[in-house]
Amino acid sequence: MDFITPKVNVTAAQQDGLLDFQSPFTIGLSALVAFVFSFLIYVSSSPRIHPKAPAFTSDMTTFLGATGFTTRPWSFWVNSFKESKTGHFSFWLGRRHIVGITGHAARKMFYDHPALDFVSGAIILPFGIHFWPPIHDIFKPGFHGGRSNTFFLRRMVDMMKTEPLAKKLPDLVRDAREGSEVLMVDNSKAVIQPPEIWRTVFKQNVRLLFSNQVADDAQRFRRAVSNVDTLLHTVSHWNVLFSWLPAPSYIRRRLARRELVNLATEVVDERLKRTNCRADDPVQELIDNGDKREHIIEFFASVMFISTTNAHVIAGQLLNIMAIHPEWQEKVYKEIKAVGDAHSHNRDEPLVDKLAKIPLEIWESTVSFPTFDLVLKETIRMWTSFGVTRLNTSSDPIPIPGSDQVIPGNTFVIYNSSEVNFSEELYPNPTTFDPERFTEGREEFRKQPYGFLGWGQGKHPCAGIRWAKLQQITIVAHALALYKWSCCDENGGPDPYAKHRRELDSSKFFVLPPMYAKLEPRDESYYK
Ligand code: HEM
Repeated sequence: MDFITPKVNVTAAQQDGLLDFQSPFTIGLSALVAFVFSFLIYVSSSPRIHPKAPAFTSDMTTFLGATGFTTRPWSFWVNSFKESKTGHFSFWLGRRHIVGITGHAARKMFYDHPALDFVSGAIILPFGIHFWPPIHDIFKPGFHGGRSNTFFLRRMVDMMKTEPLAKKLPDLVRDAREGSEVLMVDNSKAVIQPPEIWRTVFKQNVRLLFSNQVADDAQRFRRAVSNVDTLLHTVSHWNVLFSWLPAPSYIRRRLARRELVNLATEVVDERLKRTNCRADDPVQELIDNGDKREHIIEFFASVMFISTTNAHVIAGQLLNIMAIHPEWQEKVYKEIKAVGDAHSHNRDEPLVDKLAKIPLEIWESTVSFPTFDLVLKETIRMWTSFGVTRLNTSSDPIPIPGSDQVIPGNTFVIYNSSEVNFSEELYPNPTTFDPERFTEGREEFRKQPYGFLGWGQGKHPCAGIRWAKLQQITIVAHALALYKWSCCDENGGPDPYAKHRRELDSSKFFVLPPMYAKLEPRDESYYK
């Protein structure tokens, strides 16, 4: 058989086989180059955007978009704001178009507009568990009337009504006490990091909103702690830019989330099988309601994280602040002691024992702990300063008040609450810890609508506020009843640089700056 050999010019390199287009190496290399090239074309070809969307900030990186949005949230915000003619601006996160708004009129619209959804907005945050699309049905409105209109909110709010709270109060108070007791097992461990208290916050949340069978089961509780820890403290910046990218932090978070679902499934299924005896906890309540198994599991897997997110930061910071500001610590301590003494018939018993006798209405009364209330407000003001996100779930553009610009349909919008929380006008000397700014006659934050954002505002204020306040006072009351707190370095020596620092440009919001506190038992005899 004759073959016709094509005439080709063979170079020396080809003869050596270096440019052999058939080799697996060359094919692989070409595929990689083609992939990278197509990827770059893909990410740099911007989708069409609404002509009235705010102009783009220049504080972005080629191909990636606004990396500063999560890695240096406040300076990114300030740069973009300064550059903008209207105060509002656009930016890219990968190929997602995002609108940033500033100023009080736009802020009010942001918090009040019914089409701006809270849960869908959270998918562009670098932490979290369940907000990966598709959004689960339990977070969709229409389940109920009023503000708590989703399955998730309705069920959660029911668990914080007076009856369940009063019934569980003794156990929740015991958690607060044990959580403080373990901070100092003996005098050799007198130096702690205040954020360690987060396990107590979490235990109380598990007890109130899930089950004693997890809170009191050491092995299950450890599992829950470890996975919620991963979700709260593993930050995935890359996924904010490219939601599909399997970055290691993203994989860790997905696995942690799956473990929480497994845990919830185990507990719920055990209960469904058990027909002869009823437990008295939220798992049983949801089963007795006739709620769908899948909804119940999703609820518990999610509520463990959601209830702990802000609460664990605030509890750690409150204790840190108590250590740094002895004058405020003593005022709060006196209040706690006065309330404890008033509810005990035995004036000689330790204050922690007296605290167990305080009824729910006294813990919750605004007149019981007025100084603590000021301290809590000021702590929250400083520590709820971050990028707040929403998604315009309608296809219609939403006009931005005071401008001719819009938030286009199906577009994410962001407001950075540091603009309010650290405003010189609303909070003079905003970096100074000054609870008195909330006393009558001052209250400078009232100069603007929605001048206090510590519990959110408008359509999506904090749904856990009742329990959150009760939780924080029970934890601080026990921490101060047992110990005098002072700040120190990691060896327990004096720390001349100790200062309450809120780093607005931190790339890891829930990973708190290192801080140490020294504990000194208030009542030595109690430890003998
Ligand atoms: C001191 C502790 C807490 C603080 C400072 C706090 C603060 C906030 C803030 C500022 C928002 C609004 C966020 C936004 O506008 O995007 C919010 C929303 C929310 N909080 Fe809290 N929170 C705390 C504790 C809790 C607890 C313990 C729970 C649950 C038991 C909870 C459940 C929620 C829920 C479900 C929402 C969203 C409401 C909705 O979807 O409409 N929070 N919280």
